[in-house]
Amino acid sequence: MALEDKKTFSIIRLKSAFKYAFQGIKYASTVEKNFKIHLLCAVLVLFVSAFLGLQAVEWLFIIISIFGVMALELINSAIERVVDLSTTEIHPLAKQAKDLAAAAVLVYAIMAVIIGIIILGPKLIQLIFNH
Ligand SMILES: Nc1ncnc2c1ncn2[C@@H]1O[C@H](COP(=O)(O)OP(=O)(O)OP(=O)(O)O)[C@@H](O)[C@H]1O
Repeated sequence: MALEDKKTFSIIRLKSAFKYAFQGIKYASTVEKNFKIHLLCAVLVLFVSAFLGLQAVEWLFIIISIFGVMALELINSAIERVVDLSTTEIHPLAKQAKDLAAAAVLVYAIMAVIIGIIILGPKLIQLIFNH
């Protein structure tokens, strides 16, 4: 294969990869209840953060928290589907796989809430009590 063909080929593959990834996001944001809740919380936190005015490092923590929770939620949904595809039977390993994936989201979400409280908490308290 010529270099030009290889380049075109990889650009097409990259485009397809993006297309499928966006299909996944579209699917999750229309079908997955938990992902919709995370999305709503993310928008809310972004609005509150913008309103309160954060420093660059604070924005970094907020953005890492938001995108981390959503990425883990997407992986959790993918694992749920793979498990359901692998067995329709009740199986302890199926339960462990789903519960462990859900636990990963929970652990990260707890961290995100703690970060939110540390960064937004004092600013919100100041806003409420200085008025
Ligand atoms: N094949 C299975 N064998 C054993 N336990 C399972 C199986 N499928 C699901 N479970 C368990 O049943 C409970 C509910 O699982 P379910 O697949 O409905 O997901 P969920 O946690 O309700 O998530 P969601 O509502 O996001 O789909 C979980 O504790 C899960 O581990």
